[in-house]
Amino acid sequence: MITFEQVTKRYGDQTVAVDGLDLTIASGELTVLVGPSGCGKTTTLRMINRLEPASAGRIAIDDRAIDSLDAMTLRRGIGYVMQHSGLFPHRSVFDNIATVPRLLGWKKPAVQERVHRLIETVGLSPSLATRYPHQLSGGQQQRVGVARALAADPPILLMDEPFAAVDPIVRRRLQDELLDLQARLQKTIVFVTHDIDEAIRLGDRIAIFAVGGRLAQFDTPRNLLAAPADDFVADFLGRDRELKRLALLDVRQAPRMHAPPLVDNDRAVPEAKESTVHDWVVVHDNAGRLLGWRHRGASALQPFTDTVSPTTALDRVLAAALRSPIGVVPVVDDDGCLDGLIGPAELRKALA
Ligand SMILES: Nc1ncnc2c1ncn2[C@@H]1O[C@H](COP(=O)(O)OP(=O)(O)OP(=O)(O)O)[C@@H](O)[C@H]1O
Repeated sequence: MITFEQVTKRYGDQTVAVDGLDLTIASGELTVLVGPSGCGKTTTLRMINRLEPASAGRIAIDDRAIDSLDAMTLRRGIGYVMQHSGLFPHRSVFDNIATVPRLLGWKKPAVQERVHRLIETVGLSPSLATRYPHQLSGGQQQRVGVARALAADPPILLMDEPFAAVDPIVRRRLQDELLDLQARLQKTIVFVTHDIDEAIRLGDRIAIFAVGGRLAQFDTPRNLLAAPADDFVADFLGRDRELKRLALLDVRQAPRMHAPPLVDNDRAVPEAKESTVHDWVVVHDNAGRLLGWRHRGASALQPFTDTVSPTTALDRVLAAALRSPIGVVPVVDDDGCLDGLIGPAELRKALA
């Protein structure tokens, strides 16, 4: 656990980069620091490994003040990944990753084994080990940067805009890989970005900073999106805040349409018994399996182009509802049975 208590950072020219910060970063979680340019994210990160000394307040790791440790001991337990990978240009990929284990005096076979395992862990091809940084793509360089930071298996990983310099597709892949890695390694990760979408995708918790180094809100992505503390946070989360919230929820968290017009295809239903509220009915067989839909009173059955499952994210359900000719989407469970209908009204209730 990393704790900040009333931490302030004033640079020499009296710029207040961080202002009275109280923050507790839980172990094993991925905490994202996000906010507009110049709001003190990088400074906050660099105070953790004492690359920047705090001007006032206390920073502790597992309740030990970081000032009480010598800088080398402190940094040994903290991996650091920077925006432009920060690789040593004249060292091979292998030697870059081996830097810290060698500093720690590991034996040659142990270093070899560790480096090869890390190359695999971060999804690089073993054949890249002998290349130099300038012979790698931006995404590959970032992977080497992550491998190097993980080399001595530190419990804490600091990442400063690590994916900012790569294109959106590579960025998305690196984000997925980081989530995958984190699920396996359970490090305490502090991740700086100015991209709110990246923060929402990656963060167990997100700290939103405002200009002047003030912490505006600290919470889980879901809670932030559901209840932004003020206009600044709401603005920063974006005008499509509801869509972002839908993306974090799935079909299990939405109600089903009340009294849907369903018809069992195997039982003759008199026209009058069919719904009069809707001009369509959804048809299933007597085992509850979805067959399609038809206009009320008509006989021609139409297939649904989209169905969703209990684990489909609600933003995808909204897209499917917008595409559906009847404005609602059938939920089909793992056994292929119809489990109700969802439309915009149900999505609104899921957000309420
Ligand atoms: N070495 C320094 N000397 C003086 N002022 C600095 C120094 N480093 C940063 N600052 C100032 O401190 C404030 C916070 O900077 P910091 O880099 O922490 O912000 P940031 O949120 O990480 O910004 P960005 O997203 O643009 O990287 C800014 O006003 C910046 O100009």
